[in-house]
Amino acid sequence: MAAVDGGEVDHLAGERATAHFDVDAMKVAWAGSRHAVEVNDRMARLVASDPVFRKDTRTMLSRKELFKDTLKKAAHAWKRIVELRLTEEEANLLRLYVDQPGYVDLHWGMFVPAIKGQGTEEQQKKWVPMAYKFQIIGCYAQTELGHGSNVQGLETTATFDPNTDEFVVHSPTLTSSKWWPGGLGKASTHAVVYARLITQGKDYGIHGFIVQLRSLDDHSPLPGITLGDIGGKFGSGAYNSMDNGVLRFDHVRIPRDQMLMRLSQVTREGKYVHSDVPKQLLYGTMVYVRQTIVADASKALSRAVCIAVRYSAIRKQFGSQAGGPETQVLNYKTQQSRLFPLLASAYAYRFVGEWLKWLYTDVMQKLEAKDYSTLPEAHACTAGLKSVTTSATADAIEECRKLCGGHGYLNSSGLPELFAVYVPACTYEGDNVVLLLQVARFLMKTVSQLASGKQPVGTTAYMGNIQYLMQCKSAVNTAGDWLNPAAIKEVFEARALRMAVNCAQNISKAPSQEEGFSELSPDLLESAVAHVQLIIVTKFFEKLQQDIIGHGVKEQLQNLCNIYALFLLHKHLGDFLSTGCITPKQGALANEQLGRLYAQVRPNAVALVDAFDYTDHYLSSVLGRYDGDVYPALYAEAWKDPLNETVIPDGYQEHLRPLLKQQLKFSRL
Ligand SMILES: CCCCCCC/C=C/C(=O)SCCNC(=O)CCNC(=O)[C@H](O)C(C)(C)COP(=O)(O)OP(=O)(O)OC[C@H]1O[C@@H](n2cnc3c(N)ncnc32)[C@H](O)[C@@H]1OP(=O)(O)O
Ligand SMILES: Cc1cc2nc3c(=O)[nH]c(=O)nc-3n(C[C@H](O)[C@H](O)[C@H](O)COP(=O)(O)OP(=O)(O)OC[C@H]3O[C@@H](n4cnc5c(N)ncnc54)[C@H](O)[C@@H]3O)c2cc1C
Repeated sequence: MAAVDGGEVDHLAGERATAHFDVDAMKVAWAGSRHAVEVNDRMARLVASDPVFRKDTRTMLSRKELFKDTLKKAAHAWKRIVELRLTEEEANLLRLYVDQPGYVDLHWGMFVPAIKGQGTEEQQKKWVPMAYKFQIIGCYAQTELGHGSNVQGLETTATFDPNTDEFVVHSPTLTSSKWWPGGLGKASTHAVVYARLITQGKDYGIHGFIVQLRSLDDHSPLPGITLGDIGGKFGSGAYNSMDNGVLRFDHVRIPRDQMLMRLSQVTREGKYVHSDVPKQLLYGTMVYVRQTIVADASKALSRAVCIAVRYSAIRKQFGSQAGGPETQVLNYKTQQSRLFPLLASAYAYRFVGEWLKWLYTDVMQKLEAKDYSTLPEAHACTAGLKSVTTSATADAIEECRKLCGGHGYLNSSGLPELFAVYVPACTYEGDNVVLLLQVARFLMKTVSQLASGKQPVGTTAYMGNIQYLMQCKSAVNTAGDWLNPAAIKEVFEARALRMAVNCAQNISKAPSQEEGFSELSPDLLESAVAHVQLIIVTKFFEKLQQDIIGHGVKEQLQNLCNIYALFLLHKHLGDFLSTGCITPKQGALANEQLGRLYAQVRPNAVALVDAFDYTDHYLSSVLGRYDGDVYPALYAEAWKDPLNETVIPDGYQEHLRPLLKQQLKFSRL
């Protein structure tokens, strides 16, 4: 059964009947397993059927009402999780389908992982059970008013006092105020605070500390602590449900054992001891979250695409000269060429997200065994994929709004709120440009090591084929040749390598490596994007090598994979031409093949978004309704607006009536 919350008539039945594949099997391919489909479906329906989780009036609430509503939903979700004895997997999904940013995201998503990743076993035993039972609520307080990207530039200090065996946490300047942490403003009782560790008169740089902020009795701030919310944010509803906060410390004392001591320690005497591990493990929580953000990108993108595809199949404009039916806007080639690459991207990000999760788990296992060799690649992959997928998803949500015409601009389409909630993903957890420069740094290092004969591994293994990739020319002769995965992979590898080598050569001409890197940074960004796009394309092809079951499913995924790759080729044609990987004729053939692929997707489009298996509650869009009954829903929704509570608007007597009744005459009239 497809994901429909109610409704009798299926206006999209005709669209569903034209699909050439088994939608239930595609749901399995999308979700990862039959079990995943089942548990997703069960949790989504549990949320959809619970009146406390309604969100249809969310954009009309004031900030205070919205925040209180978020507290209510979080508490109710926790109650249901406990009552129903949900597993961790089920609980995470339930929270996801509640779909309202709130302090719990940071509590589970960053506070707990920071303690698990950077706390000793003893510290984990003490703090994690309290956090798991919600006896404490935590946030991740790293960013300050003056510094976010430059973590080494943070100013908050934690100075060890050997007389009392305590750290003194202090905000020495206005710019050292913690600024942005989600959940800090109003909800959290504790925070993992990042501060400069000072002991025996020496500054040892940034370390994490657990600091209690509010009383567990009455929630008031503890002595020496000033904190509050940083104010309203972009869009109505949206991320305003989150209490992003400001925090200042005035010589706040915490016991020594509240420094997270897995990576380094301060002894009772105040001696600093650094364990034999890379100091970058301090950034481990960010690597973990960036990996989850890639999976979330496919969720947000698929949601927007689902709305735009369904509505485009319902919406009709033009095409009828003699009273016949008008054309569904989905049949316009321009609509297809804007929409189907986004559909393909949603699938591409889903599969690369799956792979990234595997990579992260693998790296974690290696770290446990004290093998740190894959850490740089894990950093580059999480940073690069976070950056490319979130930037593309933010742009795609806005494109979906435009694809829905005027109605896409209504809050009831669900798209404005989705956009407003989503766009900060380009900034939080690392600004996307800053992260791409990290990828570029990794690529430049890899290129420089090629000269010394070091064989690159993992996602940079292709660079080892430098002799061939620097001079190869694509053999594509016909549009159909672009359906060969080897032909696509070759040009993506050649493009990425040539761009990286060009950058490295130009950097080497600069007076210093640092100056060269800075001067070339716009080119380095493009080089990093080319490398990351290659990863996404490659992982999609690798997915197709796996056992994919169900009638027609593999064929559909092959089409989407080819669309994703050829769309990128078309969009970045300049790169492929300027690096000499393809000729203008081959570029034109790729575009011709794209058009053919769009035609193959067209009859399957609605079924391909049905495979995301989203409930109407989760989509919260009158345009994306499963039953396609858009117009009555739009009409009914309008009457729910508070402006329509009265026929005569408030303010009529004071401002409209006098205007309409004025007796004054302008001399010119
Ligand atoms: C589920 C939750 C819901 C989501 C809600 C979202 C809530 C949002 C939360 C937040 O935003 S929390 C705050 C996030 N803040 C950031 O992401 C800050 C971004 N900045 C950084 O990550 C770093 O400061 C930097 C940009 C990487 C620079 O750091 P630094 O100056 O220390 O390093 P470099 O000199 O550039 O590099 C040194 C060396 O270290 C390597 N490296 C850097 N980062 C990592 C890492 N995370 N893991 C492993 N290695 C790392 C880097 O590649 C360099 O290596 P070498 O070249 O020297 O080999
Ligand atoms: C909704 C939201 C939630 C957040 N939640 C949290 C949280 O829970 N905890 C927390 O600690 N933080 C949080 N943050 C903060 C977030 O992590 C930072 O805002 C983010 O890392 C970007 O840093 P910044 O604000 O200092 O940007 P800046 O670095 O000041 O960026 C400004 C501009 O400068 C450019 N720039 C900066 N450095 C360079 C460079 N080296 N080269 C080229 N260009 C550069 C950037 O590309 C950008 O265009 C949150 C932020 C938001 C928006």
